[in-house]
Amino acid sequence: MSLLEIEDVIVEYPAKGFGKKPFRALHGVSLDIAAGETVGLVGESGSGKTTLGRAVLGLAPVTAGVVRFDGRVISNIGKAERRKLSDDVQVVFQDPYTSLNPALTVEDILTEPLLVAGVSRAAASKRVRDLLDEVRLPADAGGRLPREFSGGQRQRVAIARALSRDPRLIVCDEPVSALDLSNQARVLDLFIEIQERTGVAYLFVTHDLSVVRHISHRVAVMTSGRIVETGPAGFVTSTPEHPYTQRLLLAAPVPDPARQAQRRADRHRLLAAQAEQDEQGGGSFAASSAQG
Ligand SMILES: Nc1ncnc2c1ncn2[C@@H]1O[C@H](COP(=O)(O)OP(=O)(O)OP(=O)(O)O)[C@@H](O)[C@H]1O
Repeated sequence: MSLLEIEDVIVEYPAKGFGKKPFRALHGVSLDIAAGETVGLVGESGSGKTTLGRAVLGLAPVTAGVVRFDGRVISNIGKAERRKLSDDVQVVFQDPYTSLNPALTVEDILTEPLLVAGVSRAAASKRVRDLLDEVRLPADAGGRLPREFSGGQRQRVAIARALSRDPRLIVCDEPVSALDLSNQARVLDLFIEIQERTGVAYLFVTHDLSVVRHISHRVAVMTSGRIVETGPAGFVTSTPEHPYTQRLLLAAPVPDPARQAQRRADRHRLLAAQAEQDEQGGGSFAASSAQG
């Protein structure tokens, strides 16, 4: 049995304005994540990646379909059950600048969820020291405010907070997108190291294929509220089957200008070939996207 099962999930955001229809952001999405697995969720802006992560967290309205965690239905559960679930399912958001309370010290940020869970103050203080060590922050970091840290360090605080109650799944929503490249690599390595030690699973939302290649066991590709391709990370990011993934891959920048020019040319050729196919009615990109 998978740790997380997302089955035919539809998410509709309420209509904005009288007489307007609700907006359907997910059109029946299914995805499983095993214990200890990282599934990278990629797709262009607006494809529905964050919405799927929020549906798992109970932050987006699941209009139809079901989300199960460890065999239990967790979509549309009440607040008390959702609070209990937060022992097992946690989140790290993109922006470490806004996801941490600026008025609290790191010690308070990390202690709070432990005290709420009924952990004694002495045990919580010990746990905070261990957490700082786990995310490679100095022991004296506890007495400082979030603004006294760099972006990468702040994201480490957010990761420590997510880890405080030993979750089995962390929804990571673009957790390295706000960081510079060297910090991105370090924080990604930290995620991998933590997984190796704890066996936590990640639903890793990102628009960046190089990030997804680095961290994921499996990749799911989203476009227009549908998953169009899933498979082992190595396959999907090197020999994608779906035309949308092929285009996404060729659109991803590479550092070498000669290779970049080659990719641009490949992308134009691919687009022309796909447009020709569409005109002939065979293997239509639009039709294959719509099938999900
Ligand atoms: N609260 C909301 N109310 C109405 N529509 C929303 C809401 N949140 C997201 N949407 C819409 O749902 C669609 C999917 O958005 P979502 O944020 O899930 O995409 P995404 O792939 O994560 O994009 P990005 O990479 O830019 O964050 C978009 O068209 C967006 O405008």
